[in-house]
Amino acid sequence: MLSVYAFPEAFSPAECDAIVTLAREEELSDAGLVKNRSDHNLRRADLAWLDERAGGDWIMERIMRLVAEANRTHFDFALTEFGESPQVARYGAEREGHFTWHSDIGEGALASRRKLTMVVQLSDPAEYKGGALELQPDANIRESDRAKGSAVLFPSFVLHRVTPVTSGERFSLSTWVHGPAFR
Ligand SMILES: O=C(O)CCC(=O)C(=O)O
Ligand SMILES: [Fe+2]
Repeated sequence: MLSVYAFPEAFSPAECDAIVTLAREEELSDAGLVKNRSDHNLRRADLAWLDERAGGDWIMERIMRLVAEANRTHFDFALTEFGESPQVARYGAEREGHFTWHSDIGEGALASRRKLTMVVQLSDPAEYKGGALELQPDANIRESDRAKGSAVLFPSFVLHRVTPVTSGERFSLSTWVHGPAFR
């Protein structure tokens, strides 16, 4: 099925805090869209890659379980591997952190093989304004659940964006699952 799938409680609030703490152990890097060339009009966020942080194995195990369940019950895609590290992003109000409309499938060895995207909300909705994760799987734009610990999964070609954060900060965890190209 090509529609969107959600887990209202993929991670507990305490687990979300632990993920953010792990990501913040070292300084986050500025988001680059294409290799290291960043266009801040398209995306303003700070990033950490969990595979560079020790002690995050439990996060990957949870991600794998969630993806397996969603794929078994809903998507039924040909998935072969997790080819990229899960990514923690921070969108801060100090520079109106955001990510404009995009699809996660791009050119390049990994981006062209993205099949499924999962995004977990790591921040309490009371901690920020703006920062809505919007998906456009069809004619209608849907805002994803903001609840801390909720996850949304969608085919990686689905257009989505994060609207500018106007106060506070929002953290998210994105994972991509790879496989043979859609056909
Ligand atoms: O932070 C989000 O909610 C979405 C992130 C995203 O779309 C991406 O990293 O490709
Ligand atoms: Fe994306």
